[in-house]
Amino acid sequence: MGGKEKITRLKKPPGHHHHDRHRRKKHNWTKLLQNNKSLTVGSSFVGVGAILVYVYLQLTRGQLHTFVSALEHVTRAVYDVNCSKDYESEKFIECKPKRCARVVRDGLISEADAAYLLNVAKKGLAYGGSNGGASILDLHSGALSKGDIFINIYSLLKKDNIHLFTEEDFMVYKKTKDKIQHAIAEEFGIPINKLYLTKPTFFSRMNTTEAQTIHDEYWHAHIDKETYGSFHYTSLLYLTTYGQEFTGGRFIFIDPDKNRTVEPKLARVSFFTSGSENVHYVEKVEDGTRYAITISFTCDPEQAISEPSFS
Ligand SMILES: O=C(O)CCC(=O)C(=O)O
Ligand SMILES: [Fe+2]
Repeated sequence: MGGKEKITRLKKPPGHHHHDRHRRKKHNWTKLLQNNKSLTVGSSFVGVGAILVYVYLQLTRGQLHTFVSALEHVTRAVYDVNCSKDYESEKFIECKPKRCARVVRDGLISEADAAYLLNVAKKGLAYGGSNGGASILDLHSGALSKGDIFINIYSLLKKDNIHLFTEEDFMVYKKTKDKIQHAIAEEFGIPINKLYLTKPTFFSRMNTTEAQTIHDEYWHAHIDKETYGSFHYTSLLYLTTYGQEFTGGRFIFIDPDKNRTVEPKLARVSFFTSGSENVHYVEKVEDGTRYAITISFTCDPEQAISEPSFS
């Protein structure tokens, strides 16, 4: 059949190919429908199956499913996702995600260290604070939300000769960051010297105050790799607990079937690959104040930042 048709097609003048192909296709379909009943029944099943999947996705889309609750303790909870194509054109072979996932780990960081870092966050943020509901403090760059802008906390402290952060503050911060970096390297099979800390890496404070600038609007769905550019792996260390210090403020992954939440909890670490396989947002805080640290890692040595240090 194929051979015969090929000859026919070759005889046609140019310009008629498209029409001819269309006609052939129609003919084949007719033939299929007429001569192959079982195939027709089979494709109907596939069709009905596809419709059912579609209807299911429509019905469940946006529904919240608790991936990890604040009431439980998880040594290591893993949810694997198919990697997006976001890493395809990149080099960094030893570091870029071969496997994509979301991982939650309690117990990696001690509650004592998390509570210690909460105090570091509070004492730094006391020198600034946004007019809206979200404030950040970046110990690497010194960026601190103040009013509707950002100031540099190190310049401010130096000007007034204030010794706010201690050597221990930086030590606990570095120790914590190192533990998370090792956990990510281990989880994704990356040589530790190929994974770099990148910016922004910052403390965050969120409350119910109405947003004043775009920087206060933390609840928009986003992809970290797009929003921040350099990220390959995002980690979050929570410094307060959902249902205790605040309500609302859950972390939400958006998936085609439904959304999956991570409930923040003191000392809980959540980390994930930063591409479009992990679209997410933070639900608006409904009550109280939520504190966290976003610690980000890159595979690109040119995007690496150095540790903040006591000076
Ligand atoms: O604080 C969180 O839970 C997540 C914040 C976030 O999505 C981000 O910093 O990109
Ligand atoms: Fe994010």
